[in-house]
Amino acid sequence: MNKSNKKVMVGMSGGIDSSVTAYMLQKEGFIVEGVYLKLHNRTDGYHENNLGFIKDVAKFLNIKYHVLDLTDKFEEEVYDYFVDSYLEGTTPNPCVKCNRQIKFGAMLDFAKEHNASYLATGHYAKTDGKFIYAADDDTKDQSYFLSQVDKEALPYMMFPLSTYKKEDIIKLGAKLDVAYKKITEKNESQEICFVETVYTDVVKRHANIDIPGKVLDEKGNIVGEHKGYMHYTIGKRRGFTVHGAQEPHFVTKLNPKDNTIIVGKKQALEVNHVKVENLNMFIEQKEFDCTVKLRYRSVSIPCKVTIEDNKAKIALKEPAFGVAAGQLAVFYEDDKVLGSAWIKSSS
Ligand SMILES: Nc1ncnc2c1ncn2[C@@H]1O[C@H](COP(=O)(O)OP(=O)(O)OP(=O)(O)O)[C@@H](O)[C@H]1O
Repeated sequence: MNKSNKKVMVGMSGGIDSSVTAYMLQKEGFIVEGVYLKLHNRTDGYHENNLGFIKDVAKFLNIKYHVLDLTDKFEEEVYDYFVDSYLEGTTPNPCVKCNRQIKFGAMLDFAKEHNASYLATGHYAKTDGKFIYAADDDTKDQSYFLSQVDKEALPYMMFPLSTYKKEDIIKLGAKLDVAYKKITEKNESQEICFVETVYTDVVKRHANIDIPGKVLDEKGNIVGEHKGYMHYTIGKRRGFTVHGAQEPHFVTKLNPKDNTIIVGKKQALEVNHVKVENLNMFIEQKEFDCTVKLRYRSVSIPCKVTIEDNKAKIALKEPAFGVAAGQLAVFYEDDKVLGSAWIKSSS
């Protein structure tokens, strides 16, 4: 590929991964420009701080950078969905939505408008323009979060860090320049960029989450009390009472309608069948065997998938424990992502 006249837009967050991404691509011969997305209105100097780092890196590389304000779109597509999910008693995955709608949606449109041939980010994942693959560094792999991006976006995506380990990127950053060194010394960015502490602090701004309710067993008997259903996610085992319980009890279901939660022993979390909807598939087959991850950081479970319209049934060949509606089921063939879909229910 002749890189000297190809422009790559790099999504720059002010963190070490995207800063090293920009450096690597420039070294490879691409014309690099950066773009910083303002995604939420945090008041603690968050954006100013990030932009300070980006300015220093851009100066070192002698590249242009842009600031794109997507706060309204982010609120609509990601933030509101996040809050609404907890109100509905499901467990959201805002990073997945953000990757589809914002980073590889609106940011990609911006890159194209600026005549970039590619959009690069510091995600740990791989792509060959047709599929997404897990990164070599298992502990950092982000393919799960990228599995909902539009197939049409794949040919434009670049992940230059895909074969590296995070610690190598940090070492490289520390050697490059004082600006990079300062970034390596920053705290790692939080898991969800707009959640400064815990998710309940965000939901609290929009709803009264502290309405106590009843804890039920699987037969519907009242067995204890809880603090308000939005405090819990599937599999949680603390923060509620179960009178006279000898063994740990886990949340198996949330009922927003009557503010009850259902709990059971470990076996009650066992799931063998999962129903999913809103598929985003990179393959055409409607029936196939593969492995599935039912949440980030969970093991891959062998399964059979049967797709009908925009829904699918997943028959697990080994049981999963604690499957939450609202999370994503991501289908893999070894390290290749075949597609993904949102979990509706499980049994
Ligand atoms: N606000 C933003 N503006 C532009 N690009 C962003 C922004 N936030 C994240 N990105 C891009 O998405 C990639 C993955 O985001 P993630 O939040 O997982 O960051 P990270 O792994 O901490 O990376 P970094 O060290 O670059 O912050 C980043 O490396 C960057 O390329």
